[in-house]
This record gives sequence, structure tokens and C-alpha cells, in this order.
Amino acid sequence: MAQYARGSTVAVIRLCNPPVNALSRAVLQALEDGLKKADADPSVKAVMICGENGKFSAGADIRGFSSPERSGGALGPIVSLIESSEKPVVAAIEGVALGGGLEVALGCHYRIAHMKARMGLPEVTIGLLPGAEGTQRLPRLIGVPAALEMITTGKHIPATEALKLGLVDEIVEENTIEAAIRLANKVIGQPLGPRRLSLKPVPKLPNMEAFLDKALVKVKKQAWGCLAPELCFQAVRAATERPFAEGVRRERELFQVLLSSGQAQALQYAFFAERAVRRWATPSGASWSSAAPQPVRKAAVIGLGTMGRGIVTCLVKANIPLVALEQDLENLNKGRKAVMVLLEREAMKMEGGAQTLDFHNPARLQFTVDFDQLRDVDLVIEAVFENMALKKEIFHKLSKICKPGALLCTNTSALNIDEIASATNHPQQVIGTHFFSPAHVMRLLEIIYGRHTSPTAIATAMQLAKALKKVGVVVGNCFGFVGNRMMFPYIQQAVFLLEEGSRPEAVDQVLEDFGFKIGPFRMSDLAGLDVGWRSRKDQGLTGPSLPAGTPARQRHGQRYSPLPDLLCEQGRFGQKTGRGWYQYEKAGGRTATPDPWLLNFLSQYRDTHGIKTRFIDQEEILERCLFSLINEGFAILAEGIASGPEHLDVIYINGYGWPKHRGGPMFYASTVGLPRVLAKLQKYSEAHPDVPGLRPSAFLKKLVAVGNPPLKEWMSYLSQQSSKL
Ligand SMILES: CCCCCCCC/C=C\C=C\CC(=O)SCCNC(=O)CCNC(=O)[C@H](O)C(C)(C)COP(=O)(O)OP(=O)(O)OC[C@H]1O[C@@H](n2cnc3c(N)ncnc32)[C@H](O)[C@@H]1OP(=O)(O)O
Repeated sequence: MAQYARGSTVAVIRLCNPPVNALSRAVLQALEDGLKKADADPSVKAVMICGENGKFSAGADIRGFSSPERSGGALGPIVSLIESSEKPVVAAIEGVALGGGLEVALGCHYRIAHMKARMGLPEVTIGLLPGAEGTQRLPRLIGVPAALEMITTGKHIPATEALKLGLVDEIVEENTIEAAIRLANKVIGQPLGPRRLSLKPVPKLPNMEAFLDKALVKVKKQAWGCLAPELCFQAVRAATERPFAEGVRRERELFQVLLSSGQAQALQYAFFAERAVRRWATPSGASWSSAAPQPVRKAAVIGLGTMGRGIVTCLVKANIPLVALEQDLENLNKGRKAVMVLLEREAMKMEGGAQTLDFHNPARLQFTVDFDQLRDVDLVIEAVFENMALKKEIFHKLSKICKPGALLCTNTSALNIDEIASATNHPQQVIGTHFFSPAHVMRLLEIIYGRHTSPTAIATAMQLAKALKKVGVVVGNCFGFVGNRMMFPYIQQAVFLLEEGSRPEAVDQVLEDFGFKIGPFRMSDLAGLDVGWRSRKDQGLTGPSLPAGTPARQRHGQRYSPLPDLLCEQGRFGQKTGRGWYQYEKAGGRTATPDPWLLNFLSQYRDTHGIKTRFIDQEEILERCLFSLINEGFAILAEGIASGPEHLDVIYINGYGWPKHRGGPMFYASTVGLPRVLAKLQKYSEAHPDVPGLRPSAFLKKLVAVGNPPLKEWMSYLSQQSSKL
């Protein structure tokens, strides 16, 4: 809704639709009614538009785009109505003015913003473009380069930057509403023509064509298979080439293309999925609604290897006082230097912003080898080597040293949280916090509760994720948790495809064309093949503990590929050694080129094992890799390891480079259609009966049997008893 109130000369229209004043159909109707009322009232000389509860508006109601009665359609004409008003209209921007909200403000003749307000046209991030004439008005107001940047990236800009760009006329530190009413009174009677953006020309650039050509290259490069950025670009280009009305027509055409694209639906699903995972729950009944976090006033990180360094950097950025601990002075000094380099870099990126990094102050960041320094911390994140015995030793020590109630987190990517917790006297305070490398960059934090983890511990870890500006996803305890567990069959299929006749670059290409930033072999080379090798040795799948006489390509009666082990035995660990699935210019090099040695090696391997090489097409590569990953996802859901498909999707988008415009693996499966996923898995499983990862999960079969219900109904088909937790 929108409330209409009339002062002595200025009518106030207040958008109200909590929590963010999204522009629903009802809000738009009320806005239009208010404008018409103000127009018809001779005592009203000016109009002020603002939002309730200190927020202007977060734009169109995103849920409306996927509902049969779409909400966005009516906005463009209302923005025109505002602009054509014969009485001055002032926008009072507090909190956020985003998307359609900013487009409303662009229709106003004047814009005044609070210092702390943020503005942006983030439609591109949900697969759309500003469809209420914003792509035509913004370039006229702030020029093509700045408008293009805002529209194609969707970034939010602070009020101070908006003022510099000319997006707002004034910023205030105190009462924005009063300031806007003062401004409205001041401009009564002044000519409105120059204030109507649709009448202004787009500011010229010395070489507009060359600028646009260059900008398009940049947009395409950043878009990575996503349609919206390029169509946003085309809409802005139309503003530079056509009169306003024609530009608006073009904007509408392009908007329609995006609206009906699967990508917009996937991105909007991802938007809500990211919010849905904040409402965590466990099978035992603990949940976000009843658990309260405990404060984290001081934290500690143990281990300053690659992960620990990134974690320290995140905590410092979140302004949490911190103790960083290493086992000896040599490692401490090495770690400290590396942390300082990261922090200096971060500080440079933040230069000019409101926040500064305080990392030279020992009261905020202390380096030590003394466990006693951990006595007063509220939370510890252990980030040492992935070794159970070592982790247990550390947790045993922590349990004795840390104050009662301190949260004990382990950064592990696969190890059993319950076993680690068993080394302490406080298993309820032990929780897994799986960071992704580089930890100060990647948004995902997988939060793993064990059998005894308390709801308070989960709530505190979720609160920590928020403080670190990460997406926390709560999952149950099993080998590899959610992300890596789903990754195992995907990688396994990729390797089996090599055995059968494919090449690393062919497999990578298919998955990169699908939208992954990096295919499975390039990814393994980047992460280091030795990591998986060590884990397989610990599991007794390879190495000295493998019983004599074990068949080379079979473990526990299932198909096994020793290819990655054989590469490791040759010292081919990936980028770090300059050789892996690819060859690199040098050890530590990053440019992967196909390696003739590997092709020769694969061909010998096939000969040794009597494997007949066959041509494998792109469809098979894609389906075997993705459907086995998705299949594992269904098993995870059925076991109650995650409480919904959204959790798996958020994990994959934020931690594993899954293309967001495809909505995550489970959403993707729903778009492919579960009957098709099932049929393909059945086909591949028949061809490879010794590969359990291709055997369709019972839950997938059940969903197909009940008629392929929409994703949001999947979990209702699981009985309570099916959860193994
Ligand atoms: C029929 C054919 C028509 C053809 C012509 C078409 C013409 C189209 C015209 C206009 C088009 C306009 C396009 C748009 O405006 S699209 C929307 C653009 N806006 C956004 O993308 C903003 C999204 N929101 C955010 O970035 C954040 O939510 C923010 C506002 C910054 C607040 O962040 P925070 O404080 O962290 O809070 P939450 O993110 O948790 O949000 C709180 C709850 O509000 C819900 N929310 C937020 N924004 C929207 C929205 N725009 N629509 C619906 N709901 C929204 C959010 O989901 C949270 O609720 P919940 O936790 O229940 O999920």
C-alpha cells in the first residue's frame, strides 16, 4: 500500500509494504491513486514520495515476476505519470532505493537522500533489466559510462557516490523527510521542464561508438553465459541511439525476453534460496526461531596455512579481535607475513570507504605459539592439516584451556565432527565450519552440526557467517558433508570418462560451456591432486595399506579408477608441481595446456586394462557428471543431512562455482524434469552396474512416481523416519 497525507501545501505519499516496501500491485495502485489525488487537489502545490520505516523501496516485488499476475508491468506508466506531473515531485530516499524503487525516484523532479542510503538497479542480478524506463532515464542523468556500470553490474552505491554522480540533488545527515518537504516548498512554481529526465539528451561522449564496443567486450566477459548483462547493455545502447520513447519500447522488448528466460527464474529462485537457508532447522527440532546466538567478542584461529590465513583475514575484516596461533615460531612468522600481505591488500581495496582495517594493533590481532592465550576467547576456529589424530589432540587441549561455553569450530572438509568432538568434555560446543578457499573471498560457510552440537552453537556459527558477510548453510554430519559428498561422484564420473576414451580438456570444456568457471580437471589441478590422494590413502583405497591382490580398478566390489593415484605417484600434483591433468608453464604456473604425455599415458593405461577407447559425446559427459552429482543430492535430502534442496543449491552456487543463472543443481534437475534425470541415470547405471553413484536414489524414484512435483514440495514427500540423523 501507500499512505496519502496532505500537509498545508505538500502532499506526502508514503510507500508501505514491510519489510522493504517492495512495489506490489497494491502499492503501485495506491501510488497511482495518491498521485492523481494530489493532482486533483488545488491546495496541493507539491508532492513528496518516501518509504515507511526508513526505507524508500527495494523495487518490484520479486515474487510477482513468477506469479501469473506479474507486478512489474504497471510501473513504467506510473513513473511517467510522476514525471509529467505539473506539480514538483520530490523523492526522499532513506535506506534503499533499488530497482523499481530507484526508477520511481528517477521519475521524480528532485531527489534528496540520507547519508546512509544506498541506491542501485540490481535487476541484472535477478536476470532482468530495469524495465520501468530506468535504462533510458539513468544515462540521461548521470551519463552513459556510470549508468552502464550501475545497470550491468547491479551494484549498490552509497549516497555520497550518488551525489558525486548527480543521481541525487542533495544528501542530508538528519531528517530526510523534513529536508524533502523543505525542498518541495522551495521549488514550488519553478519550471519543471529541465527536471524531466525523459526530455534531456543523453550526454555525448567524444567517441561513443568506440566506448560502447569496448564496454560490450567487458560485459560479455563478466557475464559468463548469463543473458541479462548483455541485454542491459543493449537497452542502454538504445538510449544512446534512439529518442526516449523508442528507447523505452526497446527496453520493454528486451525485458520481455529476459522475463520469459529460464535464467531469470533461476536467479530469482537463488535470491530467495539464499534467504531461506537462514531459517535453519535440524531433524531433532532445533531451529533458528528458538535458538539464540552467543556473543563473539574475541576469537582465535589455530593454524596459519592457506585456510587459516584466509580465515584470519575474514575475522579482521569483520572487526573481531583475534588471536592467531601456530605450533612453532617458524610457522608463526611465515603465517604472520602471509596474513599481513593479505590484510594490506584488503586494506588497499577498502581505501576511501567508510571502514578501515585495524590490524597493526596487537589488542586486535595477536600472533602467538602459546595455547594459554586462548583462555578468554569466545570462539576458536581450528584450521590445521586435515588429520584426525592432530585435530583430536588440539580439541582435547582446547577443551581444557578454553573458558566454559567457548565455541570450538573445526575447519574440515570431510572429517567426522562427532569423532573430533569426542576428544573434548564439551561436545555440545563443537561444530564444523567448512570454509572454502580462498577463505576471505569465497562466500560459502558450510556449518556442520554433530550429534551433540547445541542449538546455541549452531545459532552462533550462523551469526558468525553473517558477521563475516558469508552465506552460512547448516548441514548434518556425514563424510564430505553436502558439498564434497556431491562432488565425489561428479569427479569420479569425470575420471571414468577419461578411462573410457575422453580427454581432460574435452570434459572441462563441456562443463565450462555449461557455466562452471572451471571444469573438474582444471579444478583438481588448482586444488592439488595430492589432497585427494592423501584422503584415499587414509581410507585405505590406495597406498601401502591396500591389501595385496586388490584389483587395480575395483574397491569393495565397485568400480574404482586409480588414474589420479598414478598421476600422484609420478609427482603430478597439478599447478603446484607444473604438471597434473594438464601441463603448466612452470611449477605454480596457471596456464593449463593439454599434455601429450597424458594422452600417451591414458592410451597405455587403456591398453593395460583392456579398455576399448570410444568416442564420448558432450551430452553423455554433461549428464554423467551432473546427474550423478544431483543423484547424490537426492540421497542427502532423503537422509536428512540437509533440510531442503535450496540448501544444496546455495552451497553449490556459493562454494563450487555452479552457474547461478542455472539456479543450483537441484533447481536445474527440476528444470530438466525429474523423469528425464531418472531415465538417464537408469540408462547409465545399466551400462555401468558397478558404479553406485549412477544408481538412481530411492527419493528421486519416489518423486517421479508421485508425478514430478515442483521443487518446493519435494520435502513433503519424505517421511520423518527416513532421516538417519
Ligand atoms: C507483464 C510484463 C511486464 C513488462 C514490463 C515490465 C516492467 C517492469 C517494471 C519494473 C521492474 C522492476 C524490477 C525490479 O525492481 S526487480 C527488484 C530489484 N530489487 C532488488 O533486486 C532488491 C533485492 N533486495 C535486496 O537486495 C535486499 O533484500 C535489500 C533490500 C538490500 C535488504 O537486504 P537485507 O536487509 O539483508 O534483508 P533481506 O535481503 O533479508 O530482505 C528482507 C526480506 O525482504 C525480502 N525482499 C527483499 N527485496 C525484495 C523484493 N524486491 N521483492 C520481494 N521481497 C523482497 C527478502 O526476501 C526478505 O524476506 P524473506 O527473508 O522472507 O525472504
